Amino acid sequence: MTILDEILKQKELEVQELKAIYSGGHEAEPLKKRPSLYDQFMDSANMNVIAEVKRASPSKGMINQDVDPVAQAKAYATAGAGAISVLTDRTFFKGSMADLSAVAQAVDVPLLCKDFMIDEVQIDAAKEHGASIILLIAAALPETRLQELYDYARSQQLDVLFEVHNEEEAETALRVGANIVGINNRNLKTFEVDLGVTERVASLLQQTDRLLISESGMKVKEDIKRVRAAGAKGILVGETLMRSGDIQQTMNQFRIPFTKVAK
Ligand SMILES: O=P(O)(O)OC[C@@H](O)[C@@H](O)c1c[nH]c2ccccc12
Repeated sequence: MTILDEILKQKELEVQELKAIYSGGHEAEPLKKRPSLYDQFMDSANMNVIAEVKRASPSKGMINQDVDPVAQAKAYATAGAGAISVLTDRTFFKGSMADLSAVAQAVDVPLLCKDFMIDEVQIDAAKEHGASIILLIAAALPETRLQELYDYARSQQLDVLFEVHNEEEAETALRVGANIVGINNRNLKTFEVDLGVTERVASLLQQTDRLLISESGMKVKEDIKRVRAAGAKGILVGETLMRSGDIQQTMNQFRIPFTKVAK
């Protein structure tokens, strides 16, 4: 069984719990209106960063378990992050929906609930905890289900980051009609990281109105130049920012302009 299979099995249990909570009806707090990730990133003169609050991961183990998610998110926003991602999976990434809520109250930028979505009830929960974007992972579900969850999230006025890892999944993204596609350089089954994934997969997804985000494994400015050259308008960075002693400086390094094409 791959780690992705294990995670998805755990999600089935969580969905049962969520459904039990939500079946009784509940009061939701009024939500902040956040700018659209799509509009903001498409218009930008510089590489945009989705900065991730990530305590731990199955591939790296502990990264920063005791991080204060609010302080971290505020530091990201101050440093110029275009959006913030909060890992909410508890079992494998040591995050929580409470982390998401707390961050939602503290910052006004677009906010991604980073989890493994397999059911509408998780999308409801993400929205209720303040997210304006959800993640859908092509490798996690059959295409019919991806389409249903995509359409559901959009009907709830959420942006969807549709994550792909190879050419076949890129074709799925095209059929689903995803306008924001995340190309994950890390294989969720083997954890192998290769920026060449962005280069290969992006070439299938080039279209002026599609927002391409390169995800995972970026450490230095050269990495960002490489994915920029492949057509990424945004990057999703977790570990490097979680370990950075100077978030502002790391962010400045990554927010390279699009106008200078010279490498
Ligand atoms: O910490 P990194 O290598 O910068 O990666 C961030 C992000 O891309 C990664 O956390 C991620 C991408 N897709 C995911 C799906 C589920 C969990 C986590 C992820």
